[in-house]
Amino acid sequence: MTTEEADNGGRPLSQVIRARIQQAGRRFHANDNIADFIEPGELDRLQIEVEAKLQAVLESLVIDTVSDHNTQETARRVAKMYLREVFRGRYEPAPSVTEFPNVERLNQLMIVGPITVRSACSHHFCPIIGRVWIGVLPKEDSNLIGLSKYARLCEWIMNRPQIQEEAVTRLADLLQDKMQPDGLAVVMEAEHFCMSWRGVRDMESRMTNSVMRGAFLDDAPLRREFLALLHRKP
Ligand SMILES: Nc1nc2c(ncn2[C@@H]2O[C@H](COP(=O)(O)OP(=O)(O)OP(=O)(O)O)[C@@H](O)[C@H]2O)c(=O)[nH]1
Repeated sequence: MTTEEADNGGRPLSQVIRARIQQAGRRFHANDNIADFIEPGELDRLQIEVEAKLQAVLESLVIDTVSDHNTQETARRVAKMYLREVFRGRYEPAPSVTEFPNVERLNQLMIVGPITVRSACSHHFCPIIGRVWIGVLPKEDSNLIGLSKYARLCEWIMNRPQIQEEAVTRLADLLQDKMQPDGLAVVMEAEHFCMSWRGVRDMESRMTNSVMRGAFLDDAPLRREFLALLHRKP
């Protein structure tokens, strides 16, 4: 038993966190954020647990991590990459976003993008690299958010294992909640490494999907204007 397990009554820390989530009746799918259930300092300790399990995977892959100087630190690096980098949108709380009142009562189409996004598919943990465009039709009493915050919120949502269809829906839900606009459109176009690096090994295909809410659903000219501006070449 590790010291960590001894401190947790014989259970690994991941099980302690899992029990807290289950007790609260919440989900912990790959694309769910679980930051509310991780106490200060626990992420460092969880990283040590993940490192030990990745070391076991390397051993089962029959990689000599003792003599091979390139893989001696791989378990540590990969654990850090998952928890602190590519999947950190699961473990870190949402970025703080200042909301401003719409004092000028703006109610015209606004588009932000392309925002470069990086995610991973939940099936193979292969990278998904792409671009996102966001269209907002504010209400006169909507909140406005700073421009950089669109990219920060995107990053928080994308840094999780998921499928693209759910990623855009999550992003739309978050923006809807923050801004309460009259209309919201999110379009994502991405390359899936599970299709190019492995599997079918198709190099060219991209997936494009969109979520249209409110005025973007009801108002065809507004939707056309958004899509036309989005496809304009720089
Ligand atoms: N709809 C959707 N599918 C995705 C996404 N990312 C990966 N996939 C696909 O999800 C499937 C993964 O499940 P399986 O079909 O069981 O995987 P597999 O047997 O390894 O399939 P191949 O990739 O065809 O070798 C693959 O077809 C992937 O291309 C995504 O964002 N959205």
